[in-house]
Amino acid sequence: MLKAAIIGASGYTGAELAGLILNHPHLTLAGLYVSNGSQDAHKPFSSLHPRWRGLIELPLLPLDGEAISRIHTEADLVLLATAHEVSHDLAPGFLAKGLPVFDLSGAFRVPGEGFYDQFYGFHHQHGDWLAKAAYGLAEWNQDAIKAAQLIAVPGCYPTASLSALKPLQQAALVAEGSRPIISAVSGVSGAGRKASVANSFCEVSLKPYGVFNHRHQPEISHHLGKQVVFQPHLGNFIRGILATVYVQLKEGVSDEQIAAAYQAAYQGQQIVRLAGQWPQINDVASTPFCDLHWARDGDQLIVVSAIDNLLKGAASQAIQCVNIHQGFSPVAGLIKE
Ligand SMILES: NC(=O)C1=CN([C@@H]2O[C@H](COP(=O)(O)OP(=O)(O)OC[C@H]3O[C@@H](n4cnc5c(N)ncnc54)[C@H](OP(=O)(O)O)[C@@H]3O)[C@@H](O)[C@H]2O)C=CC1
Ligand SMILES: CC(=O)N[C@@H](CCC(=O)OP(=O)(O)O)C(=O)O
Repeated sequence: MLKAAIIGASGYTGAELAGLILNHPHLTLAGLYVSNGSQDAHKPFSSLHPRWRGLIELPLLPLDGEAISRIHTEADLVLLATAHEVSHDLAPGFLAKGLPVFDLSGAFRVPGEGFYDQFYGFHHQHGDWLAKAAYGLAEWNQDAIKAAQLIAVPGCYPTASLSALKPLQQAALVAEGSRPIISAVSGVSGAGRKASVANSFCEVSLKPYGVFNHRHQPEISHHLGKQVVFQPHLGNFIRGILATVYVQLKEGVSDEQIAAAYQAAYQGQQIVRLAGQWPQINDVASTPFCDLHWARDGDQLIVVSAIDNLLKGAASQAIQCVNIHQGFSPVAGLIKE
């Protein structure tokens, strides 16, 4: 069994990681951590997340110097379920000790001068690790994930969007000069566990945000190799993302070519499912799956992609990455084999 330390374990994605590791055949928990000074330090994990009462009875430990030394000596790998700047600051220390790091934040996803200043509001100090990190889009980047010590697990919207678009881009079916348009709705857990008025029960409706300036637009464009238009919306449900993607096809592209592109990408993959009907959030919420379906009218294609933002959009994709990195079955601990 490999021992995994989770940092940010009281948060939504950290808690999902703990639950997945509990049921994983090759992983065990090396410790659950929150910030040094967290108001939740020393509380039992299950008092914050009673879903796991009687199942995960570990305390949330403050990440002080002693805890960091303990992780260095006792853990086999580190999962960072922390905010971007926290991951940016923490990852290099663990990497220097030789530990593999799987970061759920955006801190190491997109190389490029000035990118973090512009889209994340901080200056990136670890360009060497940024350049060496593998982008953890599990179905697409297996060799890099296997080889890298630092895996940057993609954002939730990029996972839904890239899963829909990459087969078309790889098969060169998208019209030159066009920009695919992604209109996506996320549940409120996408914003994390911290309370804010905008995310409170009485305030949440269905509304757009981040118009033309969301950081996932450049993340999607960079990893697709093509510019996209991306528009997120906040919906009044807890978990899940539904992304509707509008694509202008090259002239003369046939239905068979589209079907072949998706088959070539996902045949034999168990997590991304070619659904055969329009996906809905209820079909993927609390599961590791990404469901896809498409239809076309002339040169206009619509693809719909549905995931659970906390799982395929974060924690279960991180476990896919651990599995690939360690040479386990890519779906170990996620799907009964
Ligand atoms: N929610 C989602 O759907 C997705 C989230 N992500 C990314 O995953 C990361 C985690 O997100 P999410 O789980 O939603 O966030 P939450 O806000 O729910 O949880 C953040 C966690 O980090 C802990 N934390 C904060 N500061 C520190 C610190 N300095 N050292 C150690 N732990 C710290 C918090 O505990 P405390 O403050 O008490 O210390 C808490 O446990 C973020 O980078 C997010 O962008 C990615 C994809 C999807
Ligand atoms: C509903 C909501 O607020 N969603 C988050 C996306 C969460 C995510 O994917 O996290 P990363 O920042 O790690 O990419 C947002 O739009 O910022």
